[in-house]
Amino acid sequence: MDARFWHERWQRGEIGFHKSRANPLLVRWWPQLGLPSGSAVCVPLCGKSLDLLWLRDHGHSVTGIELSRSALEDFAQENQLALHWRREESFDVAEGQGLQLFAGDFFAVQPEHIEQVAAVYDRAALIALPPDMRARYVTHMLTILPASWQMLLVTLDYPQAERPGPPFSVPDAEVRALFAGCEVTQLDDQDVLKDHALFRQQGMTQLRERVYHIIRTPAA
Ligand SMILES: C[S@@+](CC[C@H](N)C(=O)[O-])C[C@H]1O[C@@H](n2cnc3c(N)ncnc32)[C@H](O)[C@@H]1O
Repeated sequence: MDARFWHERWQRGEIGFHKSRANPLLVRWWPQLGLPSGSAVCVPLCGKSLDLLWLRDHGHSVTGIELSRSALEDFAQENQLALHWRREESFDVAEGQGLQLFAGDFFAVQPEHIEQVAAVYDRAALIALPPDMRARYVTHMLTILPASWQMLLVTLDYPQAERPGPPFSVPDAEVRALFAGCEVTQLDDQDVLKDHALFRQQGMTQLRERVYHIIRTPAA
């Protein structure tokens, strides 16, 4: 899953992962984090997700990171946002209206880009990556985030042999192994196969969507 794969998907409009409203699991579970209003939130691999706006509208300053600059341009245009672009190191950054959107590679993000961040929202980011990249993604996250943070993580779990990713299956045991040393609480676990006709056509027999609250403290 290299950069070209994702750029081509955006160019061709093959973005079935994009939803036309805020994710109901974000709406349902975000309050669980109990974050003070004004806390900074990071959304890695954000695409043009409307979850960015939901988080901003719920009092957060939001930093998104997305490989595709055109996805971020679409996001600004489709939501009538007046964002100003500037260059910062290897990123083009769009800023304004409570949002800071980095166009570039998540693996190039440095601690100073997200130093105030109190929480991370991951929907379709971890599960967009193949196994070796998932480990790199979490390791990089642990390296760049401040000492204390929380995360709301949404995963899918299905028999991986039944279809290739993305989205990839990330079973419960893998989540716990990736975030070893953090406090990991499963908040939700639903059978969602009925909602995914294409996956059923592709031969998928089971599909579970899970939500995790992950907490990292300096002592952990
Ligand atoms: C499955 S999509 C999910 C987008 C968004 N989270 C959502 O819920 O709609 C994964 C996104 O990650 C982006 N991406 C993939 N690898 C990346 C990387 N290394 N750095 C930044 N973005 C990346 C892709 O361009 C794509 O928009």
